Amino acid sequence: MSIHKQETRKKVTTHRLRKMKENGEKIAMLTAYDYSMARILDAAGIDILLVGDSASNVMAGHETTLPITLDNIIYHASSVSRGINRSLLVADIPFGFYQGDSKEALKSAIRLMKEAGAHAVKVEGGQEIKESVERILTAGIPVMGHLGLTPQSIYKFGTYTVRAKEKSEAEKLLRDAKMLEEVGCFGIVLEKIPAELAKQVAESVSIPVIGIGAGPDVDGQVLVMHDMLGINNEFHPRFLRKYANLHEQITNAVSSYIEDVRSSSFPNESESY
Ligand SMILES: Nc1nc(=O)c2c([nH]1)NC[C@@H]1CN(c3ccc(C(=O)N[C@@H](CCC(=O)O)C(=O)O)cc3)CN21
Ligand SMILES: CC(C)C(=O)C(=O)O
Ligand SMILES: [Mg+2]
Repeated sequence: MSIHKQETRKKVTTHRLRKMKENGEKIAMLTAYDYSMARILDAAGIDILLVGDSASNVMAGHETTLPITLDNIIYHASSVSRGINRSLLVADIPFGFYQGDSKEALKSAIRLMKEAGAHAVKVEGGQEIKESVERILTAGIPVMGHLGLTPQSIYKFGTYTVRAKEKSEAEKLLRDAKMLEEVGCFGIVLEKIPAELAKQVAESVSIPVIGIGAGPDVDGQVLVMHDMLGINNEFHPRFLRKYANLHEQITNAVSSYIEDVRSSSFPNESESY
């Protein structure tokens, strides 16, 4: 391996991410839930792999992210951790495992680090979860915030519409972002908020701000892997760009296989012993 290759394959750290922001290098983040996909995304050069609680939707078929458990996330994250060499592995702490009890929050974060091999954890919310964030940070566990559309509180809002369009909400979001930076978070995800507000947040904090539906003027982007690969063909929010149509490709491949089995053209002689 050349020296240059080694350099580009250096492990991503929270420190490196902050440098990337300083240098204006954009950060590319995707979700991953299993070993095989994690290997591909890591080798392709993804900076951050997120074991998102969106596994509740895309892996388990639930309507929301609320039902997924910490044990479920640990299963997915430990699988992902065995597939990565370079990416920073961030795991969502799921609903019910950090809110309102900072000691439980720390226990959850420690389990993700110890049992799943996570490098950092992500939690949704601002002032409401400040104590939990602070306590996790005291253990030396890097924390990423998540503001704007926070799917774990969907029943409080009722819809997945764009957040912080009102001045008072926008002001709270900006305060929360500054608070998360101040207590020591290494980054913040902003989901589905006006691009102008996201820009303002990214300019107001020195930690990386990663957007999903937050416009171009942030420090990086994140998407759910199944959405951007077009595996899921029923989800098309405006912020989603599809880079493949795997739904169609998989359907075609499987149809061909079924046809070959039914017509006895698979397996042929060279595929037999
Ligand atoms: N597959 C998947 N992708 C995601 O991005 C994702 C999940 N699941 N699960 C957890 C959360 C939920 N997220 C969501 C959910 C819905 C919209 C959304 O825009 N929905 C509608 C609009 C709803 C409205 O305006 O009332 C849409 O246009 O599809 C966005 C993000 C993001 N996360
Ligand atoms: C959409 C991203 C940011 C997320 O939290 C998830 O996939 O769970
Ligand atoms: Mg999530």
